[in-house]
Amino acid sequence: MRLDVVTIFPEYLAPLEVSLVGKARARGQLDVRVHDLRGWTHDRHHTVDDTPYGGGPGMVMKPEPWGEALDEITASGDGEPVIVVPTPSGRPFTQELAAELAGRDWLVFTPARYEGIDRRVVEEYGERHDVREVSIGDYVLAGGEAPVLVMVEAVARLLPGVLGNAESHRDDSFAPGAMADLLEGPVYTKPPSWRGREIPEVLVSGHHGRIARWRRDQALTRTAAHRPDLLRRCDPRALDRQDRAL
Ligand SMILES: N#Cc1c(-c2ccc3ccn(Cc4ccc(CN5CCCCC5)cc4)c3c2)n[nH]c1N
Repeated sequence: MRLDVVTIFPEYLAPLEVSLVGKARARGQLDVRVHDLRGWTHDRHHTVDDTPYGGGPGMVMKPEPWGEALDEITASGDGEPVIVVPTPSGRPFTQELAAELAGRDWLVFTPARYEGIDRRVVEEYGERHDVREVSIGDYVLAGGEAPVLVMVEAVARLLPGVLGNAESHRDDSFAPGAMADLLEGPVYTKPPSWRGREIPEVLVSGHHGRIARWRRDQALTRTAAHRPDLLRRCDPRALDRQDRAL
């Protein structure tokens, strides 16, 4: 998979050089290219923003640098990229969308700053590419770079061979499958006793059926406490089927 990121803060994307994404790049599973938008400006000050038509707070990112950048980048690869535009007004970024994007060969991320990018850029590229305006959550950030880090990690970990244990994301929260739409339960490791706190006996019982049921019950309890909205989405018949399979 090829990932392009266009930003005025390329250094913000340094975390893509370490850990899971960094290792995937080193193994050649990911081709990540970070571009400085100012490379497509032509004035002395490398201007990327201007005042908003119609007035209002802040500044808006000018269309010209984005147009030159996206023209060059989208012409430079094979196949069709998905252009992912982080924005507070986007569709929610979900595990389902992460899985869809993980199935694509090329993603181009356009994290903006200020009040966002001149609308005509999304219109221009939406006519000939798959453009997705996406929000990572109901809170307001100062720009799109942090959302890109979130989305790239969520997508990269779903790529074959990137996560050490291929099974690791099978039981993710929000992933389709046995524990779909339930939050993960608690996890424990050595030592068996820590500051007088013991681990649950069932986890060292060696009884895999009991362990699986305990984990399922913990997931249900946690989901009911932290995300009752997810429980309401669950199909009770599917939960019963899972119960019987444990
Ligand atoms: N993904 C994601 C995000 C973002 C995000 C993503 C990308 C950019 C680019 C610029 N910003 C800053 C910003 C912040 C607020 C507003 C809305 N205006 C506020 C003043 C009155 C008018 C409307 C616009 C632009 C961004 C924020 N925030 N939260 C998420 N989940």
